[in-house]
Amino acid sequence: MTFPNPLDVREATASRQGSDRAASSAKSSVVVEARKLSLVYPTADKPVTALSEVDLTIARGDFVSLIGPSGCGKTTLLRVIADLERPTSGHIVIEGMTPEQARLKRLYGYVFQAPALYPWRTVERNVMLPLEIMGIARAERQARAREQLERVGLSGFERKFPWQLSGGMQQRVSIARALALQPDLLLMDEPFGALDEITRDHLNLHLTQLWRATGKTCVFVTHSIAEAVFLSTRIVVMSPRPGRILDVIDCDSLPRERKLEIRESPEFAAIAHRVREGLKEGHSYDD
Ligand SMILES: Nc1ncnc2c1ncn2[C@@H]1O[C@H](COP(=O)(O)OP(=O)(O)OP(=O)(O)O)[C@@H](O)[C@H]1O
Repeated sequence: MTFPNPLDVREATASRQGSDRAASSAKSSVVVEARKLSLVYPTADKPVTALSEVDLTIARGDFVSLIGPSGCGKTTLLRVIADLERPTSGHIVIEGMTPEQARLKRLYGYVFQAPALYPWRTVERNVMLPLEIMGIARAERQARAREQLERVGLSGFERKFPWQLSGGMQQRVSIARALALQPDLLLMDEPFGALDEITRDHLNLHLTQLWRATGKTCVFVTHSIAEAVFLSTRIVVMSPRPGRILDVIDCDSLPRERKLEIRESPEFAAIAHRVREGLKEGHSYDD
């Protein structure tokens, strides 16, 4: 499998970088603010408390990873931000709006664990789909889809079908689709969880470059400590269910521009250690 030089992504996005950043600077510095957020799923058996009194502030331009054991409520928290679930109690504000208003204004793009592409649509037509739904004219749809495909390093693959691409390439198409409506916020639910380690390394590198080039705010769910440390400006460590926040770790000791080699550095090891300790501490089921 070949990967485009991630530097191409930086070049492709350079022209947009200025306008994205200028637009961002005019807005509030807080993108997500959650206070005492709880969510209980009613089930036929007994209610399941997925989130308990979660307080979280996500600043503009941050790359925040949510990490915690399976079933601790990471996806639920992401879905609450996206207005795909409603909290049972507490408050959440997205860019000064309710999650519903933010969803209706298409303020976020969502990337799922599986690429969820339509096999009968070409790559380009998959990326164009949200623009089609928004009633954007064909020429503009196509221009925007091509711009996003260039951004994720997939120029030249517009006319391919998803099944002609590798898993990693399909996931990059789904990132391009999430970016098509130019959202401020990119929500990603374990997008690389199903990929082999080498592909995952390449995509992590690609994603961190994309994030720096666009200045987007990212919320990323992962099970991988190394992935969280490599990508994030802040790591949110969650407890086993009911999901609570155990620790919020700043990754300021790492440079913003990251190469895979930083994983060998003592600063990287120190943050990974703190994440691991946080996960260990929280490891007892209490409901
Ligand atoms: N629609 C639902 N109805 C009932 N329970 C649910 C529902 N969705 C999730 N849950 C439960 O809520 C808890 C949190 O689930 P969630 O998917 O948010 O966790 P997660 O941390 O993302 O897990 P994983 O890492 O395995 O993807 C789990 O116990 C799950 O079984």
